[in-house]
Amino acid sequence: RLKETLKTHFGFENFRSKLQEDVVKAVVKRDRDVFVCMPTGAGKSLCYQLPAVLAQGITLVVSPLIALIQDQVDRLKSLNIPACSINSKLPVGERRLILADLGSSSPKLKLLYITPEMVASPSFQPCLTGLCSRGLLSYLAVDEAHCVSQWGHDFRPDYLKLGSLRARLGIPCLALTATAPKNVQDDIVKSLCLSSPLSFVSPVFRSNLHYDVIFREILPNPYVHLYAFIKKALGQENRPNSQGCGIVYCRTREGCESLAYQLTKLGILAKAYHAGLKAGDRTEVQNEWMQGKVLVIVATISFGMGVDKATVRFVAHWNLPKSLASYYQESGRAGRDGLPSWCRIYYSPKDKEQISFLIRKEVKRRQEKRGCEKDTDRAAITDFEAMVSFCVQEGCRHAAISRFFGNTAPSCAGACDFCRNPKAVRAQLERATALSTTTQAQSEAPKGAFGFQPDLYEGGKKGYGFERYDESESGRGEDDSTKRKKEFSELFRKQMGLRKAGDGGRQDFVPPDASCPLRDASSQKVPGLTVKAREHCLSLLQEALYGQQRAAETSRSDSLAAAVDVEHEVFVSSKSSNLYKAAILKKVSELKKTTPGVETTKVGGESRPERELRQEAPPSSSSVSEELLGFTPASELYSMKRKRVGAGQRGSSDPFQAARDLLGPPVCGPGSAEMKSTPPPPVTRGIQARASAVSASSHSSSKVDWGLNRRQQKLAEAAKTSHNISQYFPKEKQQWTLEEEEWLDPAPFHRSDGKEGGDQPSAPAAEAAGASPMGSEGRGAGAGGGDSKAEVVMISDDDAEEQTRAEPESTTEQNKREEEEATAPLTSQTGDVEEKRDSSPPPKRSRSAGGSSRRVSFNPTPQVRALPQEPSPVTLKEAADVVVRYLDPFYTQGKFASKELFKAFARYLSHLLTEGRSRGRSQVRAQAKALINSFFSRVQRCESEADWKDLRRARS
Ligand SMILES: Nc1ncnc2c1ncn2[C@@H]1O[C@H](COP(=O)(O)OP(=O)(O)OP(=O)(O)O)[C@@H](O)[C@H]1O
Ligand SMILES: [Zn+2]
Repeated sequence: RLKETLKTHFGFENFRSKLQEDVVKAVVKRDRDVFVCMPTGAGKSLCYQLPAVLAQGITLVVSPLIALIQDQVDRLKSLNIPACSINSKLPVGERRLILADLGSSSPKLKLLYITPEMVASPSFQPCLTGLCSRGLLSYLAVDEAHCVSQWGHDFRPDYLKLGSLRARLGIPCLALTATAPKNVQDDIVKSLCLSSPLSFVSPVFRSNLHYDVIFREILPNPYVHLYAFIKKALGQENRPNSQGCGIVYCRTREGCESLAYQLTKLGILAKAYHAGLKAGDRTEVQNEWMQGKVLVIVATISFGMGVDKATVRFVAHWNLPKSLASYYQESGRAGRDGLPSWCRIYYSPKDKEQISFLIRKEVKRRQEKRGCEKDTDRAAITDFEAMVSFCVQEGCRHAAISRFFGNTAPSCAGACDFCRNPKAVRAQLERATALSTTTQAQSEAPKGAFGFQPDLYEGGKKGYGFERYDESESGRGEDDSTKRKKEFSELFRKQMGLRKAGDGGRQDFVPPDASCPLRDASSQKVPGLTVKAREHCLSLLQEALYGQQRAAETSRSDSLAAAVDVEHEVFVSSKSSNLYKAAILKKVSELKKTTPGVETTKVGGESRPERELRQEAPPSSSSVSEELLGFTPASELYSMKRKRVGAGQRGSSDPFQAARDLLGPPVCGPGSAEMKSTPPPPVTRGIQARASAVSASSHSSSKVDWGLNRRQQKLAEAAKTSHNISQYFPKEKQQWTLEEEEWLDPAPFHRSDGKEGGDQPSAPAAEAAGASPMGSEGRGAGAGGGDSKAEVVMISDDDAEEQTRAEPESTTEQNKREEEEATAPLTSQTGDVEEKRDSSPPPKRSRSAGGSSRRVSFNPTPQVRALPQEPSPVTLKEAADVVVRYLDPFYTQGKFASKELFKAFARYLSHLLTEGRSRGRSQVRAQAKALINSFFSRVQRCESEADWKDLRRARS
C-alpha cells in the first residue's frame, strides 16, 4: 500500500533509501513519536507527506518560513494532494475558503502548513481547537526541528511553544531536521515532549561533495580565483553550455553586490540576492537562477532555505559561516542530484576576527540584558570555533563534519582537499601563518576588546549584531582591504569610462558606498548627478531638518531619515543635476527660514550650504560623521534597520498601532505616489509625515507644526488606555495644521472610483510592506516581541520578514467597560438625528484664500442649537477617539482585511458621526457602537470600502 501510494500520489517508483522507507513505515504505525535527522535532499518531506495522504484527517506541518511552506504547498498541489497554508500572506478570499473547509464536518485538506508563530497566534486557536476536539488531526510534523533547540543554529523562540501544543493535541509527532548534533537532537526531543521516540539518524557524510578551504588573503586576485573555481565546477571549461549552477554566500549585502559585479565582469553572469532588495527583485533573481538564466547567485544566508535545485554544482562561501552546523546545511545545497559537486570556503583570518568579535559582543550584550550567563551563550562561541578549526586544521574535512555531528569518520576517498593533497593544505597554512605574523608585526593599531581591531571596521552607519549577517556594511569582512575597495572603484570608473565613449559623453558614476544612506543610491536617473553630490545635499538637508526639529526633541537619526525622504523626493522629480541642486537649495533655505533662531550665514551673498553645493565640497565632517562613522551597538540595530512604512509596520508588538496610525496624517502632496509605491528608508510614520510636510512646504509658505505629531502620538496612547483623549488638545488651540487638516478632509474616503485615499498605500506597496490580514508582522510575539527578538540568533533579514507574529490580544477589559458604558440605544435618537441633519451645517473649516497657506482653522463652535442635555458638541477628534476605541477590538479580532481598511473605516465613521449637526458625547458613543455592531452583524469581515457603502443608509 505504501509503494502504491508512493507511485500514484508522488510518482516515485521506490523509496529513495532504506532509511526513508523505514521512517515512513514507522510513522504510519502511529504508535510512537518519530525523530528524523537526514541530510538535506534525502527526502525528509516524504516521510510525513506520504503518511499524511494515507491517514484519516489532517496533518499539521510546522515549518519556519513562508517561502519554504509555499514551495511545499505548490509541489503538493501540483501532485493533486490537497495541501495549503494559513499565513499572513494569504489572500483573504483563500483564507476564508480554507477556514470553511477546516470547519466542515469532513475537510478535504490533507496537509496544513503553518509557521510556529501562526500556531501560537490567538486567531488560529478557534480553528485548532475545533479540529482537535473533532478528532480531525492525524499528525503533527515539525520540519526544520533544530529551530526548536536553543543549541540549534536557527533557534526560534516560538518553536518552544510547540512542546505544549504537542501535549495538547495528543497525536503522533514527527520531528525532522537535517542538521542536529547530538546535543541538539536531545534538546529537540525534550522541547517537543516527544515520548520515547523512534530515532532515525543518518550519517551526515555525502560522498559526492568535495570540500576544500582556500586562504583568501594569500591569493593574488581572489576574484579571479573564485571565477576559475566556478568555471571548473560548472564544467564550463569543457562544456560551455552545461546546465549546472551555483551559490556564492557572502556575509554582507555590499559584498554580494560587488562580488556579483566582479564575476559578471570576468565573464560569468552572477546576480546578487539579499534582504536589501525589493521583494519583487529578489523573487526575480531567484527565478532566473532556478530557470538557469543566471548561473550564479551571490547571496546572503537569507537565500537557500527551501530552495530545492538538484543541479547546484558548487557552493562557495566568500565569508566564514557562523557555525559548522550552518556550513553543513548551506554547503549541503550542492549536489542534491548525487553528482559530484564542490563546496569551498574562502577563509580569511580577518573575517574570523570580525565575526568572532561580533559573536562575543552579541553574547555579552545578551548576558548583560539577561543578567546571567547561559550555556547556549557558550554554544554560539564554540560552534564558531568549530567552524574555524574546520578551516585551519590539517585533517579530513568530511571527518571533521562527521565528528561534529556525532558520527564516526567516514571514508573520504579523496573528497576533500586534505585527503587529496595534504602537502598542499599544509603549505597553504604555512604561507597564511607567515603572512599573518608579518601583518601583525607591522600593525601598531591598538587591539580592542576580544583582540579585535576596531579600525578593521572602517566605520559604518549601521550597528551590527552577529545575528544579522545580512546587513549592508562598509568594508566589514567581505573584502576588508581599503586597497581592494579602491581598486574596485577604479575598475568601475574605468569601465564606465569605456562606456562613456559610446554613451555620448555620460559622466562617470561612482557607485555608492555601503554606508550610503540615500534611497535609490545606485540610480543614475539624473544625468551627471553623482552619489557624492547627493550625499552632500542630504547632509545639508539633514542639518536643516535637525535644526528645524530640535524643538521637537527629534534625534539626529530621525532628521537623517526625514532628510533621506526629502532628498529622494527631489531626486525622483529632478530631470537634471542642476535642477536637482536648485531644488535642494530651495528646500534647505526654506527649512532654515522656518527654523526658530537659526540664521543662514551668508558669505559673499551666498549662504554656506549654497557655496558648498556649488563647489561640490564633501560634507563637513562635523556631526554627520558621528552618525556615519560611529559604531552603533547591536542593541540599536533594530531601530537602525530600514523599516518599511506602509500598511503594516513590522517589528512592532503594539496592537494599538492602528489607532495611532489612524490619527497619524496621510502622506500627500507632490511625490506621494512615489512614497506610496516605494517603501521608504528608516523612518517612522511620524517622520515620514514630517518629511512630506517638509516637501509640502515648498509649495506653501506655511510653517509646519512639528510638535503636533508628538501630541498625536499621545492621543493614540490615550486611545490605547482609554483615557480622556481630549486632554491633549488644549481648548485654546483650535487651529489645525496641515497634517490634521488633511486627515480631516473626508474627500479621500468619498471617492467613488474605489481608489484609495491619500495615505492608503497602493496594494502592491501594502503587500510589500507586509499588510497582513492577521495583523502586523514582525519577529517575536506580542509584548514579548522585543525580548524574543533579542534572543533570536542568526536569523537573516529575510527570515525576519517571513516570520509571522502572534496577533494582539483581543478586547481589553477597558474596552469592555467602555462598551458597557455606551449602552444608550439609538431608537428615537436616530430619527431625531436624521431629522435635523439636513438643516444643520457641518462645523466650518476655512482655508485661506488662494490656498497659499495650508494652515486652516477649525471652528468647533456649534453652528446649530445645542441640545439641552448635551451642551458641548463632539468634535471630529473626539468622535475619532470613540470610534477607534470601539473599532479596535474588531480590528484585533481580525475583522478587517487590512490596517488601511480599518483606518479608512474609522475615518469614514468619524465623519459620519459628526456630520450634519452637533451631537453630544453620549449620543455619539451610542451611535458609534450601534453602527459598528450593526455593521459587523451584517459583515463578517470587512474586505473593502464597498462593505460600508450602506452605512449611511443604515444610520438613517
Ligand atoms: N522516493 C523518492 N524517489 C525519488 N525522489 C525523491 C524521493 N523522495 C523524495 N524525493 C525527491 O528528493 C528531493 C529532496 O526531497 P526533500 O525536499 O523532501 O528533501 P529534504 O530532506 O526535506 O531536504 P531539506 O533538508 O532541504 O528540506 C525532492 O525533489 C523530492 O521530490
Ligand atoms: Zn577527506
